[in-house]
Amino acid sequence: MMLLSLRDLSVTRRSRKVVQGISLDITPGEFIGLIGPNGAGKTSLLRAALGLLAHEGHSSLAMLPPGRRARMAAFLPQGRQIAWPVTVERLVALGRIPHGAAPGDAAAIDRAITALGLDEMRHRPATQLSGGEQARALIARAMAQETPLLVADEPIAGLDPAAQIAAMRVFAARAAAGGAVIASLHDLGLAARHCSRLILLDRGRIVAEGPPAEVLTPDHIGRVFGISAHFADTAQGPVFQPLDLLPARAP
Ligand SMILES: Nc1ncnc2c1ncn2[C@@H]1O[C@H](COP(=O)(O)OP(=O)(O)OP(=O)(O)O)[C@@H](O)[C@H]1O
Repeated sequence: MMLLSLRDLSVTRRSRKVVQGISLDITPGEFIGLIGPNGAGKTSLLRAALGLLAHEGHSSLAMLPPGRRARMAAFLPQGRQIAWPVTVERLVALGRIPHGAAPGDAAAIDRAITALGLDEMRHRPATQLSGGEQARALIARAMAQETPLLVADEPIAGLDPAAQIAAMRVFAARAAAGGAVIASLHDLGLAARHCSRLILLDRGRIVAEGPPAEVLTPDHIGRVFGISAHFADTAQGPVFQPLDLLPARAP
């Protein structure tokens, strides 16, 4: 079964192709980290796949009517401002709207609130939480949708280390339970440890994809990010640490 299938997907912005002919299949059980430098096209790719951005080529999700699409995929966008002074619990419950008033609603909301460590603040206005706490509440809202696919744009930016690891574990657990997650990430260390597959994007194209150890090679990291890094498979799992800028190469 395929949860998302992209064929030759392209996005043009200001007459420049910022996503260039991407083909990609996501199957149940995968936690995919979408990595690449600023401006590589990660957000554009995710939004086009969801049908939120004009594109050429084929996306299985973008083709679905809105109701079915909402039950198939939850989206956590990059801009994470909470505008309404609703409680955390109410905010998370809003994620259940595509399901109508389904019997499992309360349980799904509780599961998401607990998974993101929000039990103690569930009755506080979401607008009065810290930035990182608000980000966690929005992850909980996306998780509460319990869709087969979760599409998340930089979901762990601004979270403290414990909350980052907890969120990555929540995503990995969703994949292990038969769902799939695709998340754009800038923390390559966490991506290396928790994702089952990495997709390295550069100037709108896939430069490498596969298990983290195959993608985070010195050659790829040097060419795409212009940095050196240390990668090791340790008894505690894979460790990736960026080290330094590479000396500027002659044009
Ligand atoms: N609203 C827009 N109008 C025109 N061009 C845009 C717009 N948004 C993004 N772009 C351009 O599209 C390219 C890809 O941007 P995109 O936001 O997809 O990159 P990204 O990989 O998500 O970057 P980041 O890591 O900084 O979030 C960039 O060159 C950017 O300048």
